Amino acid sequence: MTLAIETKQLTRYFDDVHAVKSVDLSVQRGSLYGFLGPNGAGKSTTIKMLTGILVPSSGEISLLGKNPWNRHDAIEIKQQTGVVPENLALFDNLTAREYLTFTGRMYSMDLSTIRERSEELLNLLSLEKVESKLTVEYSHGMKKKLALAAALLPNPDLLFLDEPFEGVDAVTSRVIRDLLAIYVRRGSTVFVTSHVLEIVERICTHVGIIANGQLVEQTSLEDLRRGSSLEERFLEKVGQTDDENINLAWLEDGPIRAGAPTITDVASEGPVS
Ligand SMILES: Nc1ncnc2c1ncn2[C@@H]1O[C@H](COP(=O)(O)OP(=O)(O)OP(=O)(O)O)[C@@H](O)[C@H]1O
Repeated sequence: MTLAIETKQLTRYFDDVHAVKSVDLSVQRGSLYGFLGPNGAGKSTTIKMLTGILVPSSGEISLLGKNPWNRHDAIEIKQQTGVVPENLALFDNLTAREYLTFTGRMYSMDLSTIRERSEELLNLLSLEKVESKLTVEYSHGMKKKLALAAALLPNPDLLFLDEPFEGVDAVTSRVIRDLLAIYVRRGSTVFVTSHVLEIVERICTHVGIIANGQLVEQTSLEDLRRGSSLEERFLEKVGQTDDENINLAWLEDGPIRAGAPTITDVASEGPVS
């Protein structure tokens, strides 16, 4: 088994917050790995350490067999990876075309290949009509699509996507899903975080679940589900079950409590003098 991503005891503190706790990830090449967890579980912190944005407090990382924190390997790894980060990190004052050209040049691509692939990606992601607008004028979903186009442009071996489905419409979500399926079919690897369990269930081959900074599950989707839905298994693993009581009496009572005047009562009283 060859691994695209491997971490050993990966750990990150923010002062006294222990955000990621000794995480051992094993992501096989050619897999579509869904990295799941509740809000604040440590997903983005992990992805930032994997993609060179945050320095780990301790532990080891291997990407495509190399160490991204080794200066010698880092550039080679960056050439082979594409990233859609949490904050998208676009440049406000560039158009989509300019941004893709900038990205392509950063990957040392020639201009005619950049032009050809940009054309295809902008069309596929329905951005062709806004390609000459500045990205500052884009909606959140449009920015997300452009960030994905930029990540795919250099045709990398490994893709990191932090919440790619958040804020995109149903048509685009379908296009992204199909794109990722083609991408892994040819042997490349995707590491994706998402809160949309229905999509994860549909596209991922493997799943890792992080809760409170700890990796509580890592297996194939098939093994995890076994006769149950991903949502049920996820809730079990992160320690939340249906039994937890939601006790908000005022919400259950509705906006008008018994005995309180209704709008019709108030209207029949006539105008206030
Ligand atoms: N820059 C930072 N400074 C201090 N604490 C941070 C910082 N970034 C993250 N944290 C903390 O680390 C923990 C993990 O946060 P992280 O953003 O990795 O969670 P997440 O799983 O991506 O959450 P979400 O699903 O809400 O995006 C949280 O307790 C968060 O408050």
